[in-house]
Amino acid sequence: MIKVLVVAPYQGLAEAMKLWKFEQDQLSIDIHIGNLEEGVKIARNAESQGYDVIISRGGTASLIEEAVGMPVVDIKVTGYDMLRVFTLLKGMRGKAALVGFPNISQGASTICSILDMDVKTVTIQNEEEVAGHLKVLKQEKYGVVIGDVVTVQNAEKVGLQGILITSGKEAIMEAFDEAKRMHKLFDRLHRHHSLHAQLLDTLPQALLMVDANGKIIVENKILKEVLGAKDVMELPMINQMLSRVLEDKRSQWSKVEINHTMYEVYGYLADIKERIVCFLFQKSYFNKRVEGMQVATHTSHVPISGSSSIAIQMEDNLADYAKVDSSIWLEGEPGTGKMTFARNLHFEMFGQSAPIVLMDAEYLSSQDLKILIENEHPPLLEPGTFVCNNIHKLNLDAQGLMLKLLYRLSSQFRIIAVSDHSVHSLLEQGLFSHDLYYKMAKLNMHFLPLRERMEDIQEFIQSFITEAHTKNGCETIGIRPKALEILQNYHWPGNIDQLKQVTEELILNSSGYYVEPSGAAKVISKLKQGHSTEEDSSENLHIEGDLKHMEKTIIRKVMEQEGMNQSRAAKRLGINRTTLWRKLNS
Ligand SMILES: Nc1ncnc2c1ncn2[C@@H]1O[C@H](COP(=O)(O)OP(=O)(O)OP(=O)(O)O)[C@@H](O)[C@H]1O
Repeated sequence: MIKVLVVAPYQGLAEAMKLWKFEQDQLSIDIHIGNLEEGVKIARNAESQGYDVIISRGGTASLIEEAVGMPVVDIKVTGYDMLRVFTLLKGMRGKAALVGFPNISQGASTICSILDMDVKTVTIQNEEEVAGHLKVLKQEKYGVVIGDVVTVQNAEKVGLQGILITSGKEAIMEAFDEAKRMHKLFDRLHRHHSLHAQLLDTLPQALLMVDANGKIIVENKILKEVLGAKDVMELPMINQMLSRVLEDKRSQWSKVEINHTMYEVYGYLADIKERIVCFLFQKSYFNKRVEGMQVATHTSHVPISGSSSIAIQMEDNLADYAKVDSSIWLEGEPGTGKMTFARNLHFEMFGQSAPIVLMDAEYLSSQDLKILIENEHPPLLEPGTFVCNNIHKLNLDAQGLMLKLLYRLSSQFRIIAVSDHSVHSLLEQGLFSHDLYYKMAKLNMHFLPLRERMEDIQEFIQSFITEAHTKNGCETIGIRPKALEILQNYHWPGNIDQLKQVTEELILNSSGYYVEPSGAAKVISKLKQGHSTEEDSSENLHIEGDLKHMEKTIIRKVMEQEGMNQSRAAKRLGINRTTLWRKLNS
């Protein structure tokens, strides 16, 4: 049985429906009287009372439809209803008019012309207009007005005779049939909907779908469990990702901590036309705090400075290697730009839409590797890049474990190994596993020291000056040729990294727009003596900017004074090497 609630805007309709309801075998019908808001009040409780369909008429039906989430059938004004009322009018004296919504007025004018009757038709768009029109009709000496319940009620108030267009048997029967059809359709849709909802609940990931305004369209059971009492739209990361996905029209990756658990979130445009974004949440594989490991959400592209043949070759390699997903081994002295290249390669392949996992083997224990290997979560929702810096520092036991980890990760990650030690000598001495090397070095790239590409120094300095402009708003705009010459004559054991630090120091110490030869000579002579200029003039240490910037300045000075040796720098700073590593990479 289909449970039907009839909300009749006027008594006569209720009576007529009572008359015909017994002919309906599939319907169980309850009838209540209520016009407009009063009718909405009655309808509001219908859903909780187990009704399947509501039947009402005209303005009341429209209001109910807006207020409830269930099917509403509008009893249409039929030609028969019109005919009846116009026939009634024939026996009456005085000028007649019809005031009604378009559904009534359009049909009425057709019937008037067929019957050759002179009835003025006034079309209204909302009920507030009725009173005004009736006053005008009264002034124009009209006597009778035909219309819906609102028209008739208002007619009485201005002293006009109102005739209601009532619904006859045909309209009522049609409404009952429509209720059956609608119920059938809704039932089918409802079954489909609950099937989809069940399906979403069986997904292993938490799922959220939102529109461009951040209105939630779907959230599955797991997401509700993950969030507990939290509102997902209050997570700032979701709103940021939503804008990024809609702007870039590209999938985005991010991570978020919810109730002390780290989740990775993958967001993509599920419906381009409707601008609906879907988010998948998965417990992060890299959730456990593993020493020397970072998962970065945002990598930015560092332009490869230099115009030497080496720099050009590097650019070409970057473009070529981004097209394949083979593992790659980057080797070269410290500070030659290996990690920068690794980050650029990741950016070239994925933009900002995928995670980059940065590991430093120097701080990685066998225990850490075991934690990762035994982690039961699947590694990632999306492909990404796995970079292991200082790979040569793994002992043989850890190398075996790393190989196991890579077997697990390599289907989803681009593997990059970074080393500042010649792996060939380690392989020859039996200190490095051949299996691990071949797993990580399908491609190979050697980074030349800065002293072998001195022609790039000028460009590097210029790019560091530009960077300092953006970061610290410094005034320096260039370097005098003589000063450059002095720098080009130094052998740069710490390579690009050292050049960058020296440039920053020169910028801080220079008072004019250009780095002068005197400043350059001073720095280089100190470097040759094995000191930094800051060492004996600590008052020169320009500690400016926010706390983070000050911290970085201090760390850099200490690193420089300790010949770029991280262990010694960490010891002097009173922090452990992992913390130093994190701070250097933040
Ligand atoms: N081509 C380049 N253009 C501009 N800056 C660069 C370039 N290559 C490296 N740098 C800068 O030089 C510094 C050192 O680079 P990077 O950390 O990539 O070297 P690395 O070889 O990985 O060093 P390490 O072996 O010590 O880890 C970074 O601050 C980086 O921004």
